This record gives sequence, structure tokens and C-alpha cells, in this order.
Amino acid sequence: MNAQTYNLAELNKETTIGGLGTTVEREIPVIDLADFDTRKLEIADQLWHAATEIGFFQVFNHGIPQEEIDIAFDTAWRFFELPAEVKGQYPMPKGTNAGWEFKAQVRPSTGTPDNKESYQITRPNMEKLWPSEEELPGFQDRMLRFERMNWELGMRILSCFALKMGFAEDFFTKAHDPASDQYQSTLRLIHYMSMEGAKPEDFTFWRAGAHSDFDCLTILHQKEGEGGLQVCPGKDASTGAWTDVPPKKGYITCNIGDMLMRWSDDQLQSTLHRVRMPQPGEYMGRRLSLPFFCQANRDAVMQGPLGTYEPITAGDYLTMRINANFNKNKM
Ligand SMILES: O=C(O)CCC(=O)C(=O)O
Ligand SMILES: [Fe+2]
Repeated sequence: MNAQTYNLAELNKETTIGGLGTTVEREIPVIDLADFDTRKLEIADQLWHAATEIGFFQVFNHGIPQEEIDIAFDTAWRFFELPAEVKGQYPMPKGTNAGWEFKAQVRPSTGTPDNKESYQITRPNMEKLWPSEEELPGFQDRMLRFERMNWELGMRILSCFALKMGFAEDFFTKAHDPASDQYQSTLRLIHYMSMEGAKPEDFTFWRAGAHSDFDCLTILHQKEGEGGLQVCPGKDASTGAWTDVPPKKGYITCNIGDMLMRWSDDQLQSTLHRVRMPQPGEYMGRRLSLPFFCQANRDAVMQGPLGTYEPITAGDYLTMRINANFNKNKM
């Protein structure tokens, strides 16, 4: 199977959805994860409902201390403040989610690069990609600690989906085994540049063009006051009706990605989303976000409980998805 013959419905969605569209209010479910172990069944029901209906939800009492999130944002900002010559020593090698890129991610939905820079951490791929201790003391330690906390939260949420899908509760934890060299979950630090004093034509670009994520589950940290994230649920995608998801302190935004949509036989929804430019009267400064992508290990076999799709390894699935995007960009 290759990218040409594989009918990637997700990708087709992306190419029709690059326009501005309209904005509508929708409720994004908010789920309390307090007393997780004792309330697990109830939480699993709420997560399942949110993930099958809209594919986006926010969690609170999620177990990652706010202090750790603040430290991660501060540390990410210190990285982005480094001179371009320093960051340029750690460029993202093609085909890996590791290292630094500047305005290099072209979305099929828009055909233009996102107006952002990012640095990605995928643990097995980081050789020669960490800034040195002299350049950025403590960076690697802090980011690895934060990566691990996100992995733990991600696995807790995924264990609820496993339960609902009839798998063992640790099914996805095994499929995202952090000790394996096949691990490919990614922490991404994103800096959307300030638009203060920018020219009117600069606002025609996107901070992040419309897309669905490739992974199983995305855990997205945003900062209150630095909005712009919008979602467009699957069934309304053709109408281009987008809904704001405003960041709120204490809340983490989560979304289902294409991998888990396929793995759940399309029961769980991977939803289109984007980050729009600020509008007149809104905060124009820089925007930071920290998504963690729970992406199953390369050798994990994806086979849904209902058997809708052929089994495929997560590695092959991703290659196919990335190639499909790439071929689209050349067209
Ligand atoms: O920055 C955000 O709020 C969203 C980023 C995103 O959707 C992505 O990197 O996949
Ligand atoms: Fe995304």
C-alpha cells in the first residue's frame, strides 16, 4: 500500500478546509480527573462521550502541577530566545519529530508555512539535537521531566479508552512503551511570533493551518490570554464553522488524533483544528504552546476491536500519513 492508493479521508478533509469560515459557539466538554483511580469508570464514560462526539475536551485536576507547566513554558521561551545561529545547530532532520524548525511546516490545507518556530523532543531521535549545558543550563533535564509527566497523563487517559474498547487497561501504555527504541511520542515547543506592528498582508497567513493530528492523543498546554485555537468537528467540516477553545489556567486541552481514530474503528473522532491570527483589538504578542503527542511506538500493531481496517504498524501508518501530506504539497 502506498500514499497514492491509500484513500486518506483525513487528508482530503484538510485540503478543503483552508478558508476562513465562520465562528460558532459549541460546548467543549470539560472533564474532572480528580480521584482518578476510584472514579475511573465514570471518567472513562465522560472521556468516551467527548471523544466520540467532538474529539476535543479539556481536563482539570489532571495531576501535572501548575508549577511544572510554568517552568516548562519559561524554559521553552529561554530556548526560543537563543540566537538563530545557536538554534540552527539543532535542525530537524527530515522525517523525524526532533530538533528545531523555523517556518518550515507547510499544511496541505493552506499550502503556506505555519507562522511559527518549533523545537521537538522525540527521545530516541535526539542525538546531537540538545542545546549544550552552556547554551541553556537545565534545559534537557527539565524538558525530559515534563515529557514524562505528559506521557503519564496521556497513558491515564488512554487507559480509559482501552477500557471502553474492550482492551486490557494497560494496552496503550504497552503500545507507547517509553523504554523501547521504537518509542515515537513527541513533546513539541511552539513559538508563534508576535504580530505587534506586523503588516496587514502578514495576517493572511495562519499561525497553524487547519489539520488533524497524526497521533493517538494530544495533550496541549496553552497559556491563558494566548488564544487562537479553533476546532471544526468532523460532521460540520464542510460548513467551515469553527469554534474557539480559549485557554484557561488549570485546564489542559486534549484531542484525539488520526491514529486512535483508525485504531477505534472510527468511533473516536480526530477533529480538524487550527490556530488563527489575532484579530484587531486582541492580544497581538507572541503565543507559546506545548503539545505532547502520544504516538504509538513504531512496532505497535494497530488493530481495532471491530476489525474495520487491516492491521498496520504505527510506524507504517505514520509513514503513509506523512508521505500523503508530502505528495499533496507537491501538487
Ligand atoms: O498551538 C496550539 O494551540 C495547537 C498546535 C497544534 O495543533 C499542533 O501542533 O498540532
Ligand atoms: Fe494539532
